Formats: sequence, C-alpha cells, structure tokens
Amino acid sequence: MKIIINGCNGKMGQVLTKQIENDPDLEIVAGVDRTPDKYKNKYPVYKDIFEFKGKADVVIDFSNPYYLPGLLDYCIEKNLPIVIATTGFSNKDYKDIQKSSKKIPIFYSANMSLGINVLIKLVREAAKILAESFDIEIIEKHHNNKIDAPSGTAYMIANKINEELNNSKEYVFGRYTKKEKRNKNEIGIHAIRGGTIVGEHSVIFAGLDEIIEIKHTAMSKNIFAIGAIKAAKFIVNKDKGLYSMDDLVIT
Ligand SMILES: NC(=O)C1=CN([C@@H]2O[C@H](COP(=O)(O)OP(=O)(O)OC[C@H]3O[C@@H](n4cnc5c(N)ncnc54)[C@H](OP(=O)(O)O)[C@@H]3O)[C@@H](O)[C@H]2O)C=CC1
Ligand SMILES: O=C(O)C1=N[C@H](C(=O)O)C[C@H](O)C1
Repeated sequence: MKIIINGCNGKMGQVLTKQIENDPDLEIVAGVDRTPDKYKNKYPVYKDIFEFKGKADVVIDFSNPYYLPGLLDYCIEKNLPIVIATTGFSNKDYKDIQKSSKKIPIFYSANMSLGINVLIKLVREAAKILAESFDIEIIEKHHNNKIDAPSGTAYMIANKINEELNNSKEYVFGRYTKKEKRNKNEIGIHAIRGGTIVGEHSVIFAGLDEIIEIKHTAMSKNIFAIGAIKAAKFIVNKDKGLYSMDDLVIT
C-alpha cells in the first residue's frame, strides 16, 4: 500500500514513518509539510508540493487544521482515501470533512489507540447507569508542545457520553470563570499541559461517598501510529463515506 504522509516532519509524522518502514507491505511515496526550505519557501500549495513519482493509495494526516481545505481538495481531485488524525478542528472543519466524505472515503478519529476506544465503550456503559446521580468530569494531560486544548480525545469522550445521554449535557471548560455551583447537567472538561506527557485521559464519575475513575495512559506515540496504519489498511478499498474507530474496533 502506497502512502502519503501529511505532516511528515511533525512528531507524529516521524513516528509514523518509522512504523511504516517496519512493514514490508507499506511504502511512503510522499511526505508533505510546511517546512519552507524543503518546499521552495512555499507554504502548502497542494498541486505543487504533492507532485511526486508514482501513485498513492491513501493519505495519512497528522498535521494542523490549517492544512484541511487543501488536503480535502487534493484527495477529492485524486479520488484518494484519507485517514485524518489531526485535532483542533472547528465546527466548520467537521462539516467540511462530512461533506467531503460524500465523495471519498474518510476515516477520522481524534485518537487512534485501541485503549481509548475501549475506554469510550466503558464510559458509555458507566454513564448510562450513573449519570442520574453522579457528576461527570474529564481530565486530560498532554506534553507542553500541544497546540489545541482541550484535546480532541477529551471532546470525543464527552460527545460519546453525551450521545448516550440524549445530548442532555452541556460542557464546562475549566471552572475559572464560573462563579456558581456545579449544575447536574454539566460535563466538566479540564486540560493540563507539561513536559513530555504523551497523553492521559481520565473520566471521573463522582457520586455520594464514592468515585469511579476510568483512565487511559498513552506510554508512547507508537500506539497512535499503529492505529492510523490499521485505519489506512481498513479504509483503502472502502466506498466513499465517513468511518471511525467504531467501524474498526467496536463491533
Ligand atoms: N488522532 C490521534 O491519535 C493523534 C492525533 N494527534 C494530532 O496530530 C496532530 C500533529 O501532532 P504532532 O505530530 O504531535 O504535532 P507537531 O507540531 O509535531 O507536527 C505538526 C505538523 O503540522 C505542521 N504544522 C504545525 N503548525 C502548523 C500551522 N500553523 N500551519 C501549518 N502547518 C503546521 C508542522 O509543520 P512544521 O514541522 O513545518 O512546523 C508539522 O508537520 C495534532 O493535531 C495532534 O493533536 C497526535 C497524536 C495522536
Ligand atoms: O497532540 C497529541 O499529542 C495528541 N493529540 C490527540 C488529542 O488531541 O486527543 C490524541 C493524543 O492524546 C495525543
């Protein structure tokens, strides 16, 4: 399978490159990022920088929301499936992803690890039973180079819990500006940034005299690269549409 990596010089791009090089079935046919001197002092102009020898089967994207419009245009033009792993998208970006998936296969997940996707399954179950009487708070911790906050994964966990609860919850981000008691219909979401923390997500269900905490800790970035490669293998021959870890992991 021939792969284009979008965001190839980023931390995830580098980890992904190593994982792909270890798999004899995979080949990187092009890498794209914004580093000016590598691409003739240009910022991404997809028709120029995507020129490479050979044909690609799939694009894997670990980059920045800035890239999204060009990435979608290019993949639609070339009829290429994409695995999008970037986070920090706006509502408009999500709509653009959805719209584009009517033309090409797109796999999107804010977290490509198996563990987080099992955590989501567990917290959905817990929320069904506990939401009436327990408060739900999500805490995420990441390295000091992370641009977006809260993490895409924290949003994804909150959205899945909320889906389970008929979208009855509203999100409160931190409590700095909130000068009143906690409402029952809140999900609190809190972000911590420091050092080289790869990624931690905790979902706390706090009730009367008892607490359940369900936590995932990423010990290396390899888990995300491995998940993205699995997603690429899954999506490469699929019809147009929007796919997620639910299609790959949770049956
Ligand atoms: N879904 C998942 O499982 C995971 C998702 N991620 C997400 O993947 C993305 C990349 O993460 P990571 O590799 O750690 O980040 P890095 O900052 O190391 O790399 C980001 C890449 O995007 C480019 N880039 C950065 N900022 C901009 C900008 N403002 N405009 C244009 N291009 C930019 C960089 O180019 P240059 O090097 O030239 O600056 C680089 O190639 C993030 O959104 C992160 O949250 C990360 C891990 C797992
Ligand atoms: O930026 C990161 O590093 C990560 N980002 C993703 C997110 O925003 O949820 C996934 C993972 O936690 C690592």
